[in-house]
Amino acid sequence: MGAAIGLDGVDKAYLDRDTGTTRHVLHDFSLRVEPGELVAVVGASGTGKSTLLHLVAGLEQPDRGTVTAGTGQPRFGVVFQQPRLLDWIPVERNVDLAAGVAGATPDDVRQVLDDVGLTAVKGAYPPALTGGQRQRVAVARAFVVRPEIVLLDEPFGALDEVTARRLRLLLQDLWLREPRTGLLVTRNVLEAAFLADRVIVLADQPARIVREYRIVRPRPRTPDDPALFDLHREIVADRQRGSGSAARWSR
Ligand SMILES: Nc1ncnc2c1ncn2[C@@H]1O[C@H](COP(=O)(O)OP(=O)(O)OP(=O)(O)O)[C@@H](O)[C@H]1O
Repeated sequence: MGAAIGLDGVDKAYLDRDTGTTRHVLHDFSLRVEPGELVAVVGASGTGKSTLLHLVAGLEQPDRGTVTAGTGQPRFGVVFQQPRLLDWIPVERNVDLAAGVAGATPDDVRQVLDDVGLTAVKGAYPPALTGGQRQRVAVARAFVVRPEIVLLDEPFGALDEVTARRLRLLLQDLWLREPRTGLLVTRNVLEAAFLADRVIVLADQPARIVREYRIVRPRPRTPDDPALFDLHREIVADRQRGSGSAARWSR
Protein backbone atom coordinates (compact mmCIF):
# COMPACT_ATOMS: atom_id res chain seq x y z
CA MET A 1 0.00 0.00 0.00
CA GLY A 2 2.98 2.29 0.40
CA ALA A 3 3.89 4.69 3.14
CA ALA A 4 2.39 8.06 3.99
CA ILE A 5 4.16 11.27 3.03
CA GLY A 6 3.88 14.31 5.27
CA LEU A 7 5.17 17.85 5.01
CA ASP A 8 4.39 19.93 8.03
CA GLY A 9 5.06 23.66 8.33
CA VAL A 10 7.92 23.48 5.84
CA ASP A 11 10.03 26.49 4.88
CA LYS A 12 12.49 26.26 2.00
CA ALA A 13 14.43 29.17 0.56
CA TYR A 14 17.28 29.43 -1.94
CA LEU A 15 19.80 32.14 -2.42
CA ASP A 16 19.60 33.56 -5.93
CA ARG A 17 23.26 33.99 -6.79
CA ASP A 18 22.54 36.40 -9.66
CA THR A 19 20.63 38.94 -7.60
CA GLY A 20 21.96 38.07 -4.14
CA THR A 21 18.36 37.84 -2.89
CA THR A 22 16.67 34.99 -1.08
CA ARG A 23 13.87 33.22 -2.86
CA HIS A 24 11.30 31.77 -0.49
CA VAL A 25 9.96 28.78 -2.40
CA LEU A 26 7.92 27.27 0.43
CA HIS A 27 6.72 28.92 3.61
CA ASP A 28 4.78 27.09 6.30
CA PHE A 29 3.82 24.52 3.67
CA SER A 30 1.91 21.40 4.67
CA LEU A 31 0.72 18.42 2.66
CA ARG A 32 -0.20 14.86 3.49
CA VAL A 33 -0.32 12.00 1.00
CA GLU A 34 -2.11 8.92 2.32
CA PRO A 35 -0.68 5.43 1.89
CA GLY A 36 -1.59 4.18 -1.58
CA GLU A 37 -2.66 7.63 -2.78
CA LEU A 38 -1.26 9.19 -5.96
CA VAL A 39 -1.16 12.97 -5.79
CA ALA A 40 -0.35 15.05 -8.86
CA VAL A 41 1.22 18.47 -8.46
CA VAL A 42 0.63 21.02 -11.21
CA GLY A 43 1.46 24.71 -11.39
CA ALA A 44 3.47 27.30 -13.27
CA SER A 45 7.17 26.90 -13.88
CA GLY A 46 9.30 27.84 -10.90
CA THR A 47 6.57 27.49 -8.25
CA GLY A 48 8.46 24.79 -6.40
CA LYS A 49 7.06 21.50 -7.68
CA SER A 50 10.45 19.81 -8.05
CA THR A 51 11.59 21.27 -4.74
CA LEU A 52 8.68 19.43 -3.14
CA LEU A 53 9.82 16.12 -4.64
CA HIS A 54 13.44 16.72 -3.65
CA LEU A 55 12.39 17.36 -0.06
CA VAL A 56 10.37 14.14 0.07
CA ALA A 57 13.24 12.17 -1.48
CA GLY A 58 15.63 13.60 1.10
CA LEU A 59 17.74 15.24 -1.62
CA GLU A 60 17.05 18.60 0.03
CA GLN A 61 16.49 19.47 3.67
CA PRO A 62 13.78 21.87 4.87
CA ASP A 63 14.96 25.09 6.54
CA ARG A 64 12.13 24.66 9.03
CA GLY A 65 9.34 22.16 9.62
CA THR A 66 9.33 18.42 9.08
CA VAL A 67 9.19 16.09 6.10
CA THR A 68 8.28 12.49 6.77
CA ALA A 69 8.13 9.58 4.38
CA GLY A 70 6.86 6.39 5.96
CA THR A 71 8.05 5.41 9.38
CA GLY A 72 11.64 4.38 8.90
CA GLN A 73 13.55 4.34 5.65
CA PRO A 74 10.99 3.64 2.92
CA ARG A 75 12.05 2.29 -0.45
CA PHE A 76 11.79 5.01 -3.10
CA GLY A 77 11.31 4.59 -6.82
CA VAL A 78 12.10 7.72 -8.80
CA VAL A 79 11.43 8.50 -12.46
CA PHE A 80 12.74 11.72 -14.00
CA GLN A 81 11.98 13.33 -17.36
CA GLN A 82 15.26 11.97 -18.71
CA PRO A 83 15.72 8.23 -18.15
CA ARG A 84 19.33 8.63 -16.91
CA LEU A 85 20.42 5.14 -18.00
CA LEU A 86 23.94 3.76 -18.22
CA ASP A 87 24.45 3.57 -21.99
CA TRP A 88 27.38 1.14 -21.86
CA ILE A 89 25.52 -1.74 -20.21
CA PRO A 90 22.46 -3.62 -21.49
CA VAL A 91 18.91 -2.91 -20.39
CA GLU A 92 18.77 -5.86 -18.03
CA ARG A 93 21.98 -4.80 -16.26
CA ASN A 94 20.62 -1.28 -15.83
CA VAL A 95 17.67 -2.74 -13.94
CA ASP A 96 19.91 -5.29 -12.14
CA LEU A 97 21.99 -2.54 -10.63
CA ALA A 98 18.97 -0.89 -9.02
CA ALA A 99 17.66 -4.30 -7.98
CA GLY A 100 20.96 -5.20 -6.31
CA VAL A 101 20.94 -2.11 -4.18
CA ALA A 102 17.45 -2.95 -2.90
CA GLY A 103 18.04 -6.70 -2.48
CA ALA A 104 15.69 -7.67 -5.33
CA THR A 105 16.35 -10.99 -7.07
CA PRO A 106 17.00 -11.89 -10.75
CA ASP A 107 13.43 -13.19 -10.83
CA ASP A 108 12.20 -9.75 -9.76
CA VAL A 109 14.20 -8.22 -12.62
CA ARG A 110 12.75 -10.67 -15.15
CA GLN A 111 9.26 -9.99 -13.86
CA VAL A 112 9.53 -6.20 -13.98
CA LEU A 113 11.03 -6.29 -17.49
CA ASP A 114 8.06 -8.40 -18.52
CA ASP A 115 5.65 -5.99 -16.78
CA VAL A 116 7.00 -3.03 -18.73
CA GLY A 117 7.14 -4.95 -22.02
CA LEU A 118 10.91 -5.01 -22.47
CA THR A 119 11.74 -8.73 -22.32
CA ALA A 120 12.51 -8.84 -26.05
CA VAL A 121 15.10 -6.06 -25.79
CA LYS A 122 16.63 -6.88 -22.41
CA GLY A 123 20.04 -7.52 -24.01
CA ALA A 124 20.03 -4.27 -26.02
CA TYR A 125 22.05 -1.21 -25.08
CA PRO A 126 20.07 1.94 -24.25
CA PRO A 127 21.26 3.99 -27.28
CA ALA A 128 19.64 1.37 -29.55
CA LEU A 129 16.22 1.87 -27.94
CA THR A 130 13.46 4.33 -28.76
CA GLY A 131 12.72 7.17 -26.31
CA GLY A 132 9.64 5.32 -25.07
CA GLN A 133 11.62 2.11 -24.48
CA ARG A 134 14.30 4.01 -22.58
CA GLN A 135 11.67 5.52 -20.34
CA ARG A 136 10.22 2.03 -19.80
CA VAL A 137 13.66 0.98 -18.53
CA ALA A 138 13.54 3.93 -16.13
CA VAL A 139 10.10 2.80 -14.93
CA ALA A 140 11.37 -0.78 -14.52
CA ARG A 141 14.33 0.46 -12.51
CA ALA A 142 12.01 2.43 -10.23
CA PHE A 143 9.59 -0.45 -9.70
CA VAL A 144 12.05 -3.34 -9.34
CA VAL A 145 12.84 -2.19 -5.80
CA ARG A 146 9.15 -2.68 -4.86
CA PRO A 147 8.98 0.95 -3.81
CA GLU A 148 6.72 2.13 -1.03
CA ILE A 149 6.89 5.65 -2.44
CA VAL A 150 7.14 6.54 -6.12
CA LEU A 151 8.30 10.03 -7.12
CA LEU A 152 7.65 11.03 -10.72
CA ASP A 153 9.13 14.29 -12.01
CA GLU A 154 7.66 15.04 -15.46
CA PRO A 155 8.17 11.35 -16.30
CA PHE A 156 6.70 11.50 -19.81
CA GLY A 157 7.36 15.17 -20.59
CA ALA A 158 10.02 14.42 -23.20
CA LEU A 159 7.99 11.85 -25.14
CA ASP A 160 5.66 12.28 -28.09
CA GLU A 161 1.98 12.15 -27.18
CA VAL A 162 1.26 8.63 -28.47
CA THR A 163 4.24 7.15 -26.61
CA ALA A 164 3.43 9.15 -23.48
CA ARG A 165 -0.12 7.83 -23.54
CA ARG A 166 1.14 4.22 -23.67
CA LEU A 167 3.41 4.88 -20.72
CA ARG A 168 0.61 6.46 -18.71
CA LEU A 169 -1.45 3.32 -19.30
CA LEU A 170 1.55 1.23 -18.20
CA LEU A 171 1.86 3.28 -15.03
CA GLN A 172 -1.84 2.89 -14.31
CA ASP A 173 -1.42 -0.86 -14.78
CA LEU A 174 1.48 -1.02 -12.34
CA TRP A 175 -0.53 0.99 -9.82
CA LEU A 176 -3.55 -1.27 -10.19
CA ARG A 177 -1.42 -4.32 -9.47
CA GLU A 178 -0.06 -2.76 -6.33
CA PRO A 179 -1.07 0.71 -5.20
CA ARG A 180 1.88 2.76 -3.97
CA THR A 181 2.08 6.17 -2.48
CA GLY A 182 3.04 8.57 -5.24
CA LEU A 183 3.81 12.17 -6.03
CA LEU A 184 3.63 13.11 -9.69
CA VAL A 185 4.93 16.47 -10.87
CA THR A 186 3.60 17.30 -14.30
CA ARG A 187 2.77 20.23 -16.56
CA ASN A 188 0.22 18.07 -18.30
CA VAL A 189 -3.09 18.61 -16.53
CA LEU A 190 -4.80 15.82 -18.45
CA GLU A 191 -2.06 13.41 -17.40
CA ALA A 192 -2.58 14.54 -13.80
CA ALA A 193 -6.34 13.96 -14.03
CA PHE A 194 -5.90 10.57 -15.70
CA LEU A 195 -3.41 9.16 -13.22
CA ALA A 196 -4.03 10.80 -9.88
CA ASP A 197 -6.40 10.39 -6.96
CA ARG A 198 -5.93 14.06 -6.17
CA VAL A 199 -4.56 16.99 -8.14
CA ILE A 200 -3.13 19.95 -6.27
CA VAL A 201 -2.40 23.26 -7.94
CA LEU A 202 0.56 25.25 -6.66
CA ALA A 203 0.85 28.99 -7.22
CA ASP A 204 2.35 32.12 -5.75
CA GLN A 205 5.65 32.78 -4.09
CA PRO A 206 6.12 31.25 -1.62
CA ALA A 207 4.04 28.44 -3.06
CA ARG A 208 0.69 27.53 -1.67
CA ILE A 209 -1.97 25.04 -2.67
CA VAL A 210 -4.58 27.21 -4.38
CA ARG A 211 -6.79 24.44 -5.68
CA GLU A 212 -7.31 20.83 -4.92
CA TYR A 213 -9.36 18.34 -6.96
CA ARG A 214 -10.24 14.85 -5.86
CA ILE A 215 -10.53 12.56 -8.88
CA VAL A 216 -13.07 9.90 -8.10
CA ARG A 217 -13.29 8.30 -11.55
CA PRO A 218 -13.03 4.53 -11.09
CA ARG A 219 -9.99 2.65 -12.42
CA PRO A 220 -8.99 1.42 -14.88
CA ARG A 221 -9.47 4.81 -16.51
CA THR A 222 -9.33 5.48 -20.21
CA PRO A 223 -7.38 8.49 -21.49
CA ASP A 224 -10.38 9.37 -23.70
CA ASP A 225 -12.86 9.58 -20.82
CA PRO A 226 -14.85 12.81 -21.50
CA ALA A 227 -15.11 13.44 -17.74
CA LEU A 228 -11.32 13.73 -17.57
CA PHE A 229 -11.35 16.25 -20.44
CA ASP A 230 -14.03 18.24 -18.58
CA LEU A 231 -11.88 18.22 -15.49
CA HIS A 232 -8.84 19.23 -17.53
CA ARG A 233 -10.75 22.22 -18.93
CA GLU A 234 -11.94 23.17 -15.46
CA ILE A 235 -8.45 23.05 -13.96
CA VAL A 236 -6.95 25.09 -16.81
CA ALA A 237 -9.78 27.66 -16.62
CA ASP A 238 -9.33 27.96 -12.86
CA ARG A 239 -5.62 28.51 -13.33
CA GLN A 240 -6.27 31.21 -15.95
CA ARG A 241 -8.62 32.99 -13.58
CA GLY A 242 -5.77 33.26 -11.11
CA SER A 243 -5.03 31.80 -7.77
CA GLY A 244 -8.05 33.21 -5.90
CA SER A 245 -8.99 31.51 -2.69
CA ALA A 246 -8.33 27.87 -1.97
CA ALA A 247 -11.12 25.58 -3.12
CA ARG A 248 -11.83 21.89 -3.43
CA TRP A 249 -13.76 19.94 -6.02
CA SER A 250 -14.60 16.31 -6.49
CA ARG A 251 -15.24 14.46 -9.72
N1 LIG B 1 19.35 24.24 -5.77
C1 LIG B 1 18.80 25.45 -6.01
N2 LIG B 1 19.51 26.59 -5.83
C2 LIG B 1 18.96 27.80 -6.07
N3 LIG B 1 17.69 27.97 -6.47
C3 LIG B 1 16.93 26.88 -6.66
C4 LIG B 1 17.45 25.56 -6.44
N4 LIG B 1 16.45 24.67 -6.70
C5 LIG B 1 15.38 25.40 -7.08
N5 LIG B 1 15.66 26.72 -7.05
C6 LIG B 1 14.72 27.81 -7.35
O1 LIG B 1 13.54 27.57 -6.65
C7 LIG B 1 12.39 27.88 -7.44
C8 LIG B 1 11.51 26.66 -7.55
O2 LIG B 1 12.17 25.69 -8.36
P1 LIG B 1 11.50 24.29 -8.76
O3 LIG B 1 12.44 23.61 -9.69
O4 LIG B 1 11.10 23.58 -7.54
O5 LIG B 1 10.20 24.76 -9.54
P2 LIG B 1 9.25 23.92 -10.50
O6 LIG B 1 7.85 24.32 -10.15
O7 LIG B 1 9.58 22.47 -10.42
O8 LIG B 1 9.63 24.52 -11.92
P3 LIG B 1 9.64 23.82 -13.38
O9 LIG B 1 8.21 23.49 -13.69
O10 LIG B 1 10.21 24.87 -14.26
O11 LIG B 1 10.52 22.61 -13.27
C9 LIG B 1 12.94 28.38 -8.78
O12 LIG B 1 12.98 29.77 -8.75
C10 LIG B 1 14.33 27.81 -8.83
O13 LIG B 1 15.17 28.64 -9.59
